[in-house]
Amino acid sequence: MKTFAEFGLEPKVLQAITELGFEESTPIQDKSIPVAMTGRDLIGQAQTGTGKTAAFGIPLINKIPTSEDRIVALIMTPTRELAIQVADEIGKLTRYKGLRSLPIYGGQEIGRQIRALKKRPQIIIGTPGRLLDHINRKTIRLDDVQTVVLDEADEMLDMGFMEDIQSILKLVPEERQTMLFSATMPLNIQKLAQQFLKDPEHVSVIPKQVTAPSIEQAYIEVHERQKFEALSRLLDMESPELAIIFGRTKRRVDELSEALQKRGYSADGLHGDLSQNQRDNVMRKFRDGSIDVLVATDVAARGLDVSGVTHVINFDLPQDPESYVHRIGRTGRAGKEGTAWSFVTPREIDHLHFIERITRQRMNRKPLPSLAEAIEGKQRVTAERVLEVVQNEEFSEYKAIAIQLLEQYDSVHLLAATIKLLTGEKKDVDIELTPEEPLRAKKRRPDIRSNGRPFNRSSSSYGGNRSGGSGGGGGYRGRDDRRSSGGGGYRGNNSSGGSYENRGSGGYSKRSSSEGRSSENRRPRPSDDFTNS
Ligand SMILES: Nc1ncnc2c1ncn2[C@@H]1O[C@H](COP(=O)(O)OP(=O)(O)OP(=O)(O)O)[C@@H](O)[C@H]1O
Ligand SMILES: [Mg+2]
Repeated sequence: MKTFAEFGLEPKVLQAITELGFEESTPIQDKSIPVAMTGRDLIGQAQTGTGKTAAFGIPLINKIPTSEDRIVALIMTPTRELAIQVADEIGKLTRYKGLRSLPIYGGQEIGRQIRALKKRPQIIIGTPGRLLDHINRKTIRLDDVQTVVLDEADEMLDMGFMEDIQSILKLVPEERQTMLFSATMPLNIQKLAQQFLKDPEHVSVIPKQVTAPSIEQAYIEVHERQKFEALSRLLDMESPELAIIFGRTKRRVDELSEALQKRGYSADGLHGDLSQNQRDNVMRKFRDGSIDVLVATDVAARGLDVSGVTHVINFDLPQDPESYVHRIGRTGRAGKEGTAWSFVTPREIDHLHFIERITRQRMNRKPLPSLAEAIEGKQRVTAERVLEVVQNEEFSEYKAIAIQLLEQYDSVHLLAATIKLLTGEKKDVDIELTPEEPLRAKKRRPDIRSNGRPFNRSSSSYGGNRSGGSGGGGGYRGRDDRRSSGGGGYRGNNSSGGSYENRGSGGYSKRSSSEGRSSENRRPRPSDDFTNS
């Protein structure tokens, strides 16, 4: 691990990094930044939450001269939320250098984006559909782009963006630097990389398991109809600081977030059918803590970085192991602890084992939390709240009544009654969710993992297997950098139908974007009912 000063970055970039509180580089940054600074193409792979954004963001920002007034860097992300988040981080990194960066994504009023483009940003962070829309309108020109980054490239392909990405990349000058980053590297990336990257350096930090070791993983076997009860008990027992609950479909997310609200939890839902305003609102509330449970489809599975997410709950198991890795990677980020729970119906046990095999990580089987555990959990939280007031707040105005009450009643009685009152009974409302079909177990496609190794190699210029991360430091615990064939390159066959928002089936894509519908001359995507980007 290095300090950032050792990379020979511009002082203003360094200053911004310091301000962000980054003390040491993470292993993927350690390896990527020097390579990227030489201008070489790069394929970067590292676990979720290990700082890939800065790994490409820092060298990208470093090389752009402040005097530049053309679009010289383009970052593509699969979802709108991710575009906003990456733009935010890039914005922070360029604070002192004073570069201009702009997120460009579907759902936002295009006129507003056009006005912002007139301020001549040097860095554009966008989702492919809307980018193409601007390109067609000639409001964005890519003739001067020198650096392209594909973040979560595999996801963009799964979402049906292959053609869009190809069209975009063909418009970027050949003499450019292209960087591709992801936590997992399935094979379809290979095709894209071969087509668009020149002699890329593979930079990977892949431990034996693809999931971060800071995430504790558990599952509970439940029947479909018990799931909601299990969830509310689990939430009560664990009392997460912030939790993300993944549901399989948009309907599921709607029903579940509504049900949680009815039961008194501070929850809201996020999926691709909501308006961009609604999506932004929900994310803002979740980021600032005014809701503490985010219920989402896989639209929130990728790349999202919200600090304080202590729990990820798979209310429905994800379709494939890759999605599992990304979902649970929303917790346990930047070396913090996190817990991931998955609900598994009896018929899905095989599917769970399949996920375990591919991720090379066992999940601990846990019993359904009992009512007693749930109540105890809630009481504990209330007691903590009371103690917090005792220790940190002024309450002398309440003392007179306390003394009065204590003259008549026993203190234990009084306190117990107060805690009962504060804990609040769960509102007794009937909850009924539309059941989801169980996922069927899948066979692993043998060609994928056995051959899917090229992206897992450490780059030869680093001596092949140089360890950059074992032990971890600076808040990044227990990462590991062994070369492994188990890092990625998997993709489950998709056997289930239904209106999944999240996964394309096998090779074809079910996901697409509704952005850019306004542009007449675009071909419709395979399915237009997804609005992820
Ligand atoms: N060197 C560093 N030191 C401390 N924190 C860091 C460092 N680099 C990045 N971070 C923080 O770590 C968090 C995760 O970073 P980031 O979102 O880039 O992860 P990622 O590897 O892209 O994850 P994912 O695979 O989920 O997209 C962010 O909050 C980021 O600010
Ligand atoms: Mg990321």
